Amino acid sequence: MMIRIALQSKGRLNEDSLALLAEAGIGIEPSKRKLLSRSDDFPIEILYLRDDDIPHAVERGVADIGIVGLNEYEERQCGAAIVHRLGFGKCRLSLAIPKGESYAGPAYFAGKRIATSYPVILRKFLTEKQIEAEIEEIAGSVEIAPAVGLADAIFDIVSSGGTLVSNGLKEVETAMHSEAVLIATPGLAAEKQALLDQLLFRIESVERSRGKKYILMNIPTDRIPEAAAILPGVKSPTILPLAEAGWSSMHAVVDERALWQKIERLKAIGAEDILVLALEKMIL
Ligand SMILES: Nc1ncnc2c1ncn2[C@@H]1O[C@H](COP(=O)(O)OP(=O)(O)OP(=O)(O)O)[C@@H](O)[C@H]1O
Ligand SMILES: O=P(O)(O)OC[C@H]1O[C@H](OP(=O)(O)OP(=O)(O)O)[C@H](O)[C@@H]1O
Ligand SMILES: [Mg+2]
Repeated sequence: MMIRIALQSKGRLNEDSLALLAEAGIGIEPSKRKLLSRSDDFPIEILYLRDDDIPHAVERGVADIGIVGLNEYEERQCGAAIVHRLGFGKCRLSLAIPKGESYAGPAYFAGKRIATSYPVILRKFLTEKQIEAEIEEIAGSVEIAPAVGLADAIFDIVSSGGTLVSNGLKEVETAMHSEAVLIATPGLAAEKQALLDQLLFRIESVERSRGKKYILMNIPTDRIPEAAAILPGVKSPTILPLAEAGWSSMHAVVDERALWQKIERLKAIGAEDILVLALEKMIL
């Protein structure tokens, strides 16, 4: 039994999708890469597709699971189920107009022509705002449409906003926020569902360790209660006796954002020889 995952073959999501699988212990040798590749580490096959084709492939069970942008998933209105948000490929779908135009609200778009590769999501947004506009569907280079007279405005992916600025446009409305999502064929067979659950368990262990560090230090044994209050750990901190009487070694997992502030408090109560290590996975 094997599970098949559809990934974007090239483009924005390809690298991060492969990196996530690698962190979950699923390696694909680049030299052995074909449009359908097997992993040696896990019963999984990788099917490389254009991102546009992934929602439908997963809906029909051509692939059991897939990684795709939420924007693409929504646009295809597909019946695959979202099983996990992955936190990369973050962007938004926005309306933008030439920067010299004055803008007072969505009524601006009434009777205008809007170029986009996302007609379904745009139509839904316009209907909600009760605006009638003309949608000009184009496959790419959307941001150039106003300058060449193809449209009055655009609706497209924005991340840093750099593409809009370099095309003389300004963002005026955001219709949705997107990120990569893991999707699955509804009603997977039990053995495939079990493999998906194993994969999700691994992904969650990787995610849990993000932004966390492993800290160890030597501390006078009589200061352990104070140190434990600073470093509560996952269950509680690990304490080991040192060969030198009156001293202990204390280990704990700490949130990176609080790291320096905690180190200062620990030093103040006598902690010495503090080591901070990277944390790869947290399996609870
Ligand atoms: N600038 C960006 N920043 C972050 N995420 C982005 C950005 N642009 C696109 N994305 C996300 O990555 C997905 C894939 O984008 P990409 O530009 O690679 O698509 P594409 O050109 O349609 O690729 P394909 O050749 O597979 O059809 C988008 O659907 C979106 O979810
Ligand atoms: O706000 P920004 O950070 O400038 O990003 C937005 C741009 O990124 C994407 O295109 P991409 O660069 O992936 O090229 P593509 O049009 O070939 O997909 C998207 O289609 C926008 O054009
Ligand atoms: Mg595409």
